[in-house]
Amino acid sequence: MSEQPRRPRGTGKPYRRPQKDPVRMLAFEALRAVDERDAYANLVLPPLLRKAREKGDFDGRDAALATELVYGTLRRQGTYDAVIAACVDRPLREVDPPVLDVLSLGVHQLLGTRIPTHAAVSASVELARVVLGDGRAKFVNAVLRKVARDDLDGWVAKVAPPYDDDPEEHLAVVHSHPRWVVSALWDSLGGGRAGIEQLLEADNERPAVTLVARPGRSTAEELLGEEAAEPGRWSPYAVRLAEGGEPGAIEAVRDNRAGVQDEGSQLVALALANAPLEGRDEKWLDGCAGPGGKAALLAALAAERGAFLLASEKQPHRAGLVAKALDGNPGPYQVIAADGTRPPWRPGSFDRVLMDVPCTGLGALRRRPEARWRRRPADLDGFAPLQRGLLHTALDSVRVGGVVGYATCSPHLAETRAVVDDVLKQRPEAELLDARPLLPGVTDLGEGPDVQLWPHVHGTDAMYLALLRRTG
Ligand SMILES: C[S@@+](CC[C@H](N)C(=O)[O-])C[C@H]1O[C@@H](n2cnc3c(N)ncnc32)[C@H](O)[C@@H]1O
Repeated sequence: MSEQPRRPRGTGKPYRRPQKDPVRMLAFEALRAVDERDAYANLVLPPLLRKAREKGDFDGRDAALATELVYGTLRRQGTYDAVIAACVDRPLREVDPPVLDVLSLGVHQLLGTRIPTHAAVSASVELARVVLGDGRAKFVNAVLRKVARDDLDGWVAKVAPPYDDDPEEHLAVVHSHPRWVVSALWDSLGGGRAGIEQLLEADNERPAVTLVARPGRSTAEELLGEEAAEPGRWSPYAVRLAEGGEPGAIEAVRDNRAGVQDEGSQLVALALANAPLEGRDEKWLDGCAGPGGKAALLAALAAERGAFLLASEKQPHRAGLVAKALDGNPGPYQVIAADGTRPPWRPGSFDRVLMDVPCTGLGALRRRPEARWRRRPADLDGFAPLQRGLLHTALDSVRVGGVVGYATCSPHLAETRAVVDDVLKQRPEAELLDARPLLPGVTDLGEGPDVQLWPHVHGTDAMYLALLRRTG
């Protein structure tokens, strides 16, 4: 006798158990965690993938597909929501979030991957049967069949307003960014349509993993000996891994002699370290050091000159990460947990100070697929006083003649120039330095004196750096 339960009389086909597809199940689980618990995809995914591998459910290709499904679905959520909204007969907020997650995953497979249409629909319906039940699976089936009638370009032409009618809304839907983010990025970037489109597209690409060879501890040549690595574009310490490259498999990374670090972050630390200085160059401060990427590079550079680095971070657990990142540094350093707006050190005690302040992170959207949907314009108001306070501390902490680097991983003008301008108005004893010559070889740095890097121009995160000298 068949073990399958019979379908109620008169409903046609016999009942078939839904097929559990481990890749889609895992992708759905990750999306639910991001949605329900405000989890970060890049933190949720690795342990899920590890568990699936240990259970024997997954090979490398499954892991790559699950990762692509989660990241792609989250990144393109704005476009996909507009498509789904055109295919359901009620407002999206009235669709249950788990149903919406299954639909988005399905739309991504249909419009954003090369998975054949029938496979994308049937895999999504099977997933829906497992995680939502047969009734809602029918709804998923009906919606995805409508979506499958056109490709991405066709849908975008239908659901986005024409560029000439509303450029920002058009770009928001086409490139899947919240409208206010499009607007803010465009304000900072300037220029016409081509540049902002390239930037928004770059935010939707997965960046290569970049390593830093910490000077004095490792070299780019050593890292280039690793399979499928190529030199970075700007930093002499940078090496890019090819797609699928595993930093954890590299001995120098395991030994802390090298680390994972975007080239933009490397350039910020290098520019501060290279700024000309008269007189003493012995004490450096990183006032917002967690999790420690720039501090580790600064500490290695300081060690080469016999200088000391104090790495300070407000959150004790993040100070712990800084200590790990600096472990084994050949020169003198100290890690402390301290609030940079109430510093425990004496004013004027440092020769170089980095303040890489907390910010919206709008410059690193390509790394955090869900971040653009979480941020709100009001977040800027929360950061504004802290960013100004921390820059004041930096200027208080540096000696006369010393240099301060004010950095953000956001290009939002409210977090970059506005902060520097406001603080400079109150601090006549400080002046802006031209940061551009301190990033040797880097092209397209604009009019200065501050520097804004861009993913689509420089291949880095959109890091901002202003260098200030204390003159009195
Ligand atoms: C943008 S992150 C710094 C990234 C770091 N420089 C790196 O390269 O790894 C900003 C850091 O500032 C810390 N922070 C926030 N408020 C602070 C405060 N009042 N004083 C010191 N650090 C603070 C945050 O916890 C966060 O770790």
